[in-house]
Amino acid sequence: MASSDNDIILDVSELSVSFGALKAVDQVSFTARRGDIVSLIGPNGAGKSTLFNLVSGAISPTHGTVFFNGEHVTGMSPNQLLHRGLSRSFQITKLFFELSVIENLRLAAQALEPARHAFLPLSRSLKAGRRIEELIDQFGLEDKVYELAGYLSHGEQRRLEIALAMASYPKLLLLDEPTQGMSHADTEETAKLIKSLAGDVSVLLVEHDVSLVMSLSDHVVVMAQGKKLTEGTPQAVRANSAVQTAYFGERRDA
Ligand SMILES: Nc1ncnc2c1ncn2[C@@H]1O[C@H](COP(=O)(O)OP(=O)(O)OP(=O)(O)O)[C@@H](O)[C@H]1O
Repeated sequence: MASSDNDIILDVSELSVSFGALKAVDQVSFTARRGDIVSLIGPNGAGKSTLFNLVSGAISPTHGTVFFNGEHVTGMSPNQLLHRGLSRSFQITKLFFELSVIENLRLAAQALEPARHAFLPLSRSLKAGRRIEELIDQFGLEDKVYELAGYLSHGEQRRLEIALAMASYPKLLLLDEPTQGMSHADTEETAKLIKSLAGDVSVLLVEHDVSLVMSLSDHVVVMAQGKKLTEGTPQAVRANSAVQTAYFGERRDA
């Protein structure tokens, strides 16, 4: 069984949920390998965000299973999943605009420590302090440490959100449209950053920017009308005529 395979970090099987009569996610199955970047794409209303919410524990499925890191986690809360190593951007700490970058990082890094540690000076919360230093270095935030999050550019704020999601040393990072609203340059920088994170962490990405998905992903899952249309490498998905018809609205032979 795939979920016992040590190479697989996430195993989603026949996952379904309905809103009234609408089958928003209908019998969708896919797996994500450790260290890979897996992307969910599809036209508007295809069910990507709903599937993402099912995996992150924000909503519960009516049918199907989710195995994470070999453990049956279907129906677990986002907090239970976070403690097992599945982290979603914005899950624990949204950005506090009136706090500095380092204070935002501190809140995220201390989320997994006992609640009483939240009031300790950082110098006495060694694990969190170490993690913050690593994140400042990894995300190139050295010059921004004491800047208020509200004064960062949009791109810097979105990357800080990813840093917060990384604070708990996740095994799987869920990112919902991480480059939404970004300039071309910021999108490229964020793509590089996500690529640099993969390997240590697996990434599940919902993203509308198809060229970004194609350049970034190891594996792409295509959804349409709640169902999985197909999955495969970016090259295979790009060449699939059903994808071109459903996703791009027309056949592209180029
Ligand atoms: N809470 C809800 N209640 C009722 N219907 C919902 C709810 N959430 C999503 N839907 C419906 O489920 C379908 C799938 O929505 P979903 O947001 O998952 O699609 P999506 O692929 O993420 O779309 P988009 O690319 O536009 O964000 C849509 O028809 C949507 O209107």
